[in-house]
Amino acid sequence: MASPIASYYSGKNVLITGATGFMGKVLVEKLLRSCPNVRSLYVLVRPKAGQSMQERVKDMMKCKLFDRVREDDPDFYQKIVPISSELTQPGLAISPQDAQKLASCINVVFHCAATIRFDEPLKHALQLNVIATQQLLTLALQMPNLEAFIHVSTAYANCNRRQIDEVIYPPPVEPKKLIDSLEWMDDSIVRDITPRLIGDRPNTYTYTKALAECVVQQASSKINIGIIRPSIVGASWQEPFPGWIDNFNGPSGVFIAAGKGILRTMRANNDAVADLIPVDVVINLTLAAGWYTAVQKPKTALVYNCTTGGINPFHWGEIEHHVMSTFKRNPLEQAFRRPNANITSNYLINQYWILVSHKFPALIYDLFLRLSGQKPQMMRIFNRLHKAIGLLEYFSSQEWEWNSENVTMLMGQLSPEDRKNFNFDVRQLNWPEYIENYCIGTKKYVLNEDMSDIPAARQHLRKLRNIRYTFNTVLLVFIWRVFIARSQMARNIWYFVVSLCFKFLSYFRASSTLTN
Ligand SMILES: CCCCCCCCCCCCCCCCCC(=O)SCCNC(=O)CCNC(=O)[C@H](O)C(C)(C)COP(=O)(O)OP(=O)(O)OC[C@H]1O[C@@H](n2cnc3c(N)ncnc32)[C@H](O)[C@@H]1OP(=O)(O)O
Ligand SMILES: NC(=O)C1=CN([C@@H]2O[C@H](COP(=O)(O)OP(=O)(O)OC[C@H]3O[C@@H](n4cnc5c(N)ncnc54)[C@H](OP(=O)(O)O)[C@@H]3O)[C@@H](O)[C@H]2O)C=CC1
Repeated sequence: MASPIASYYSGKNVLITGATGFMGKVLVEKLLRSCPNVRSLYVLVRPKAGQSMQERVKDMMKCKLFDRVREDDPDFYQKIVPISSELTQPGLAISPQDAQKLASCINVVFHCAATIRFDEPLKHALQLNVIATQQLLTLALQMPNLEAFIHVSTAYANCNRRQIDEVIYPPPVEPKKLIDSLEWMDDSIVRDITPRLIGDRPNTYTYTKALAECVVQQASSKINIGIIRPSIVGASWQEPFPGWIDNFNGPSGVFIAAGKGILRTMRANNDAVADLIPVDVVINLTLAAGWYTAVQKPKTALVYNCTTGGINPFHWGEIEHHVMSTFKRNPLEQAFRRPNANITSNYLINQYWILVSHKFPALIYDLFLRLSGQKPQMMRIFNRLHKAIGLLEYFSSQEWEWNSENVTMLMGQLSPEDRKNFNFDVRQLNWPEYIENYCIGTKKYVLNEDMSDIPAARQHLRKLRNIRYTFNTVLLVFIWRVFIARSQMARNIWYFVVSLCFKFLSYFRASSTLTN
C-alpha cells in the first residue's frame, strides 16, 4: 500500500516549468522515483544552444541524477512529455493544441522556472519572473481538473525585512502598474531607474520574485495555491545520493573557487547564520505541499519558509572551516594555489587581501604567461570572480529570521512513512558531513573530476607549496640585496632581528634538553 503522498500523485498529470534547471531536475527525479504511479510529467522546455527541446530532455534523462530511477524502471522516460515553450513569449509560446491538451488533463502545476541571475536587467527579470507567472496562472485557470498550483519563490523575496513570516507581504509596487510603465520605456531608461525601483532590495531577482508572489496571491481565490520559499539551495543531502549538484550558483561557485585556490578572501560574517538548504529537502517539501494543497484545499495560499537557520543553525565561519578542511583532504585538480580562503566582515582587511592574495599573484602569473608566449588570463578570471562575489556578499554579510510554522504544521500532517520518504526535517542534518559531501559533489558532478585522481592532485599541491617556498626565499634575498645590504641602519636592524631569533631558538633548545 503506497503512502498518502505517493497515492495522491498516482494517476495524476503534472505540469512542471523549469524542469531542465537545478531544482526542476531533482523534482522530476523524485516524482518518478517515489511516486512511480504518477501518470505523466508535462515539462515546458525551450530549444537552447542549438539543441532541440527533445534533445535537451533526452540529455537530461541520461544524467547520473536519474541512475536510481533508471534502475527501478528503464522506461521511465515514457512518462515525460516535453512541451515546447518559451516563457518570455506571449501565451508562453505554447501551441494551441498543446495548450488545449494541458488545459484538459493537468492536475498539479509546479512552477520552478525563473531567472535567478542577480544582474538581470529589470525588464527581462520582470518578463520571466512576473509576466510568465501571470501567463501560467491564466493557463492554470483554464484547467478544470487542477487541484494544486505550487509556486517556487525564494526566502529572500522580502530580504529588505529582518523577520520574515509565512505571509505574502504587500508588493513594493503594484505589478500591473510596473508592467504597464516599463512596456513603453527604453532599456536605457529602465536601467537608470532600476536602483530607485528596487529600493532596499539588492537586485532585480529578489524584487521580481516579491512581485511574482503578489501575482500568485491575486489568483488564490480561484486556484488552490502553495508558495515554497527556499533559502540558499545547495547540493543534495541524501537523495538520490549525497552531494549531487550541477551548477556554480550561490555557494557552489564560491566553494569551487576556494578549492581551486583562486578565492582567498571574501566578505562574509563569520558569526552570521548561513541559511543553506539541501535541494532534496526543498523538493520533498514541495511535493508534500502539492499533496496538502490539493487534499486539504486551504482557504488562503499557504507560504512555506523552507529554511534551516531557525531550526538547525550553522554559520559562515563554520562553513569556511569545513570547506577548507574538505578540499585539503580531497583536493581539486590543477589548483591555482593551495586552498586557503578566509572570510572577514572588515572591508579594509578584505581589500588588503584582494590586493595581496588575488591581484598580485594574478599579475605575476599573467606576466609568466606573457613571457612564455601564452595569452594572459588570470586577471580576467579574478575580475569575473570579484563581480560574482560582490553580488553574493549582501547575503553572506547579514542574517535573517524566518518563521517556519507552516513547515512544522505540514510535517505534523505526514504519515510516518511519508516523513521518511519525503523527509524535510532538517533537525537531523549533520552539517560537517553535509558540507563534506557538498564539496566532493562539486568536484565529481560540477567539475567532472575523478576521485581516483586525488593522489595526483595532492602531488600538485606539494609542487605549489615548493614553488611558494622558493618564491618567498627569492623575494627575501631580493629585498635583502636591494634594501638591506645598501643601508647601515637596515643592516643593523636585520642583524638584531636575526640574533634575537637565534637567541630564542638556543633558549628553547636548551630548555627542552633540560626537561628531557
Ligand atoms: C570557502 C569560503 C566559504 C565562504 C562562504 C561564503 C559563501 C557565500 C555564498 C552566499 C550565497 C548567497 C546566495 C544567495 C541566494 C539567494 C537565493 C536565491 O533565491 S537564487 C539562487 C542564487 N542565484 C545565484 O546564485 C545566481 C548568481 N549568479 C549570477 O548572477 C551570475 O552568474 C553572475 C552575475 C555571478 C556571473 O555572470 P557572468 O559573468 O555573465 O557569468 P555567467 O553566469 O554567464 O557564467 C559564465 C560561466 O562561468 C561559470 N561560473 C559562474 N559563476 C561562477 C563562479 N562563481 N565560479 C566559477 N565559475 C562560475 C558558469 O558556469 C559559466 O560557465 P559556462 O557555461 O560559460 O561554461
Ligand atoms: N538555486 C537557488 O539557490 C534558489 C532557487 N530558488 C528558486 O527556485 C526555482 C528554480 O531555481 P533553479 O533550479 O536553481 O534555477 P535554474 O536557473 O537552474 O533553472 C531555471 C529554469 O527555468 C527555465 N527557464 C529560464 N528561462 C526560461 C524561458 N525563457 N523559457 C523557458 N524556460 C526558462 C530554465 O530553462 P533552460 O534550461 O532552458 O534555461 C531552467 O529550467 C526558481 O524559481 C528560483 O527562484 C529559490 C531559492 C534559492
